[in-house]
Amino acid sequence: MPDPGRPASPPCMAADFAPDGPDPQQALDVARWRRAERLRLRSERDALAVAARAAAGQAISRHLRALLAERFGEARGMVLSAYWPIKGEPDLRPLLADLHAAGRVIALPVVEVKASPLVFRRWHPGQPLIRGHWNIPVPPPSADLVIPTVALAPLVGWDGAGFRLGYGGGYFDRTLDSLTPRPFTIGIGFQSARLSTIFPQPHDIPMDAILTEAGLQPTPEDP
Ligand SMILES: Nc1nc2c(c(=O)[nH]1)N(C=O)[C@@H](CNc1ccc(C(=O)N[C@@H](CCC(=O)O)C(=O)O)cc1)CN2
Ligand SMILES: Nc1ncnc2c1ncn2[C@@H]1O[C@H](COP(=O)(O)OP(=O)(O)OP(=O)(O)O)[C@@H](O)[C@H]1O
Repeated sequence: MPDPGRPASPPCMAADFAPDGPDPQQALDVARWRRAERLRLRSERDALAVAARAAAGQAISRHLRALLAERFGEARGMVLSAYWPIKGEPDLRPLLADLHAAGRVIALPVVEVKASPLVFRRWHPGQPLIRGHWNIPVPPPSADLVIPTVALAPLVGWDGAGFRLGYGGGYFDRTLDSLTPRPFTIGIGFQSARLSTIFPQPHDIPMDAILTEAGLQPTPEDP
């Protein structure tokens, strides 16, 4: 005998119909908005004066050096994944060379299979790089595969909740999703690329910290 006081479907199904539940139309709207924001933020970044870009890269490097020292101490042999700057991203290469000289293992991300997690290959100053996906310079296949303890994630845009907008491949989210334990992930970008929200979607994974030329940005993880 059915109980008329009992819902016809389990309460957990309610999420499927809730106004804030998965909504394919909303996901499409967010994807369209993100495409437009990426274009806007990238053209703003392209328009930065060379000297301002260089000064920002140096300021971010100072903040990053301090953050790494404070959180990870000397930690020789710690694996830090970085990035080879493209399309006006902050250039941290002088700092990477210093960290390498101080005994950190530096790695660069590589798209080896499209729409799959990134892999990380060991890098050293002066290493000949090859052109990878999207023409991004990457270490050759002979370079060791490593798993980062700390990962730098370049930002096209970012928000105060610590979410990152990248180039739209979903590579960082897939990568962080695939790694246990997750690396401590630091978003690196310009202060001017701050958005009030990126409208985070279920696949978006927040950064552990965001660093701009203005320093460490407040995110919800902060004490
Ligand atoms: N310097 C640097 N290296 C990096 C990254 C980065 O952001 N900066 N990445 C950080 O993740 C990875 C590469 N990320 C990529 C992200 C998107 C596309 C891409 O093909 N974008 C398409 C749009 C995709 C879509 O909208 O579906 C395009 O722009 O045409 C390529 C590489 C690894 N290396
Ligand atoms: N963990 C995941 N598994 C499968 N697909 C994913 C995952 N994360 C992201 N994606 C796909 O990637 C698409 C692009 O994601 P998003 O807009 O977050 O890219 P992005 O973070 O700007 O890119 P990138 O990290 O490459 O710079 C999403 O629409 C989603 O379909």
